[in-house]
Parts: sequence; C-alpha cells; structure tokens
Amino acid sequence: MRLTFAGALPERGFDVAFDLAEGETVAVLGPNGAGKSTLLGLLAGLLAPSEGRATLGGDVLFDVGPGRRVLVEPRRRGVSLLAQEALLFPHLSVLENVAFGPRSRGLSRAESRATASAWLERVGTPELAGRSPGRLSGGQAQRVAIARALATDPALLLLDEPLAALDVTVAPAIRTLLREVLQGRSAVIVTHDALDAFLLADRVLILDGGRVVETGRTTEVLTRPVTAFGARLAGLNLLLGRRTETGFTGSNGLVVPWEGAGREGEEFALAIRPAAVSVARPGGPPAGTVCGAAPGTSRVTATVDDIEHRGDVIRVHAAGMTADLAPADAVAMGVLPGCAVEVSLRHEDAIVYALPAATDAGPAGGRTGDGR
Ligand SMILES: Nc1ncnc2c1ncn2[C@@H]1O[C@H](COP(=O)(O)OP(=O)(O)OP(=O)(O)O)[C@@H](O)[C@H]1O
Repeated sequence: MRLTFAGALPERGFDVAFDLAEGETVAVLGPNGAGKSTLLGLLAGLLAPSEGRATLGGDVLFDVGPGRRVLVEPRRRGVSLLAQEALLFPHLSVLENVAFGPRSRGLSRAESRATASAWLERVGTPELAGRSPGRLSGGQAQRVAIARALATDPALLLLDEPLAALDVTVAPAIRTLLREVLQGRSAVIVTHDALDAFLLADRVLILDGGRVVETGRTTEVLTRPVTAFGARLAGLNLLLGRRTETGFTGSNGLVVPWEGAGREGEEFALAIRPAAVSVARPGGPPAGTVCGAAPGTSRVTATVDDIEHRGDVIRVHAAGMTADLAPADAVAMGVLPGCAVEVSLRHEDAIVYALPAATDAGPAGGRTGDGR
C-alpha cells in the first residue's frame, strides 16, 4: 500500500516527510539519535506527533494539527512491527503465537491455525509448530517472529534492526528469508548495515538530527553519496568540490578533468573507494597537477592526519580522503601522522557527479566530506 508520511515532534528535534510507493521497501539509516526509532514509533502508533499527517493506502494513520487530532490505534493501522528480539508470547506454542494475530482480527480458530501453518511453512519452520518459544534458538525464534508479523497480512511492515540480535552465522539465512518475504511488500526497515540496505531495500532514507539528509535509490546512494554518512555507509571517499570549466576541483585542491554535464561553479562531488587511492612520499610534480605522475591520474600533496589499522589494511587519512594501503607498503614508506604525502587517484576509478541543490532540510547539513 502507498504510504505518505509527514510528522514533527519538536521535543525530539524530529521533522521528517517521505512517501513510500506501493510494494516498495525503504531502508532508514543514520547515526545514533538520528530519529530512526522515533519514525517507527510514529508509524506504529506508539508515539503521537505534535503535528503531521500520515496515510496508508488512503486511510489516515494520524492527522494532527491546529483544531484536529486523529490518532488511529496501533492495532487498527494495518501495520506490523518486527523487532530485534522475537518477543514471542512464552505461554503459547509457536503455532499459537503465529495464529494469535489472525485470530484477534476475526478469523475462526481453524482459519487462524491454517494461516499460521502456511506461514510457518513459508519461513521454513513447520516442524516447530508445537514447540514452546523458550526452546527455540535465536534464528528459529526470528523466523517465527517473521511469520507472526506477516500472518495478519499487514499493509505496512516495520522492521527494527531485525538481524542485529542474531549470531553472524544465522543472520545471512534470515536476511535471505526477509529478501523473499519483502518482495512486493511495503516496508520500512531501520538498520545500521549497508548490506541490509543493499539487499533488502529499493530506496534509502538517511536521517541525521531528526531530518532527512539524503534519500534516493539504494544503488544511487551507495555509488553517489551526498553526505559523509552516506559515503561511510557505501565505503567510499566523498570529496566535495566545484565544477570548473575543464572538470572538477576538490575542496582539498585536487583537480580532475571531467567532460560531463554541469555549470561552472556548481557544487560537485567525487566518490572513490579507499583502496583506489594511492599514497606516496613527496617528490613528484607540484600539488593539484593534472596528469601528474602518470597519464590519467591526479594528485595533491597533504599531511597525514591519522592512520588506523582496518582488517588487513592500513587506512591513511590525508587531504580529506582515506587510502587503504597494504601494511608492508605503509611500513616501507614510513607513513605516520604529521608526515607529508602525495595522495593520488586514477580518473577511471573516480565517479564525478553534481550534488542535488541543498535546501534547509536538505543534504547540505550532513555534508562534511571529511572522508571519515
Ligand atoms: N523517550 C524519549 N524521550 C525524549 N527524547 C527521546 C526519547 N527517546 C529518544 N529521544 C531523543 O529523540 C531523538 C531521536 O532519537 P531516536 O531514538 O529516534 O534515534 P535513533 O536514530 O533511533 O537512535 P539509535 O540509533 O541510537 O537507536 C534523540 O535526540 C533522542 O535523544
């Protein structure tokens, strides 16, 4: 069902508006305190907005403003919530847990049990029907919780970090199951994991400070981020800069020739993977030189701000970007915080693109481009 949402809760600094097309899944991401849980709470009816209106399939969920205060009860919203923890009723069997929703929505006992059985089959746990929730593993319990959330055929499914409490060995199978059951279903999934956004969502909504700072198709946000958070999520460097007559000049002085569209002076960005950024000790042509050391590359001189160990690489922070080096290379070069380096990239590894025009609630606030 199509969702329209606009809600404000000033005491939480929350003011968000977005729409969801029928059958679309949106992943909501953002740093701690960004407003993700508040958004779910408002949709589920656990929180009331100070102002706003939301509709689902044309039916009002809430409509609050001067002279009007409509707040539809949570159980009458056609919304199901799947949380981190399965939260099954401990005194009911697995089958009874799943049958509970359909039964309380008016189906007969036999119909409710048949619906529950069909859902247990669908999530791959029919053999658990008679078991008590206390005797389920974390992954089994979450499968049952998915069946329970969907057994009422909700118009909108809300998922609050549905994989966060699961063991890493179990999460992939549950992610695959969610991918199957979310097909064609309207859903809002709060997650910290870019992989969830990539595999489960059609669209991404990034919140920060109670505002939408970035939104777009998942592939777009993960390849062409416009905020530092979006870039971190995508595992990319985001270098902000301007369109020039001949290409792009980054805020760190890096000059990259570029022949695409755009007007001179327009806000542009360059995205590149840290593994594609090179670091060398100085000695080549001066900073900002186009096609400096080798054809098709650009470089800039900078001071190393920081270095950190990340898995099997050393991540070097310099010139507002990050570069991943093999540990042996970093040691051989003697890269240390405070030392001078040349940071370079091959043009073919970079994506240069125009940033959307910033508005008050728009992406500008989240753009720091510090690459961290
Ligand atoms: N019960 C509450 N009472 C008052 N303010 C709250 C309450 N819960 C959260 N807040 C505030 O509302 C804002 C949004 O918080 P929210 O919990 O929605 O963020 P979040 O994105 O879900 O964060 P996290 O990733 O840490 O769960 C924050 O400033 C937070 O301090």
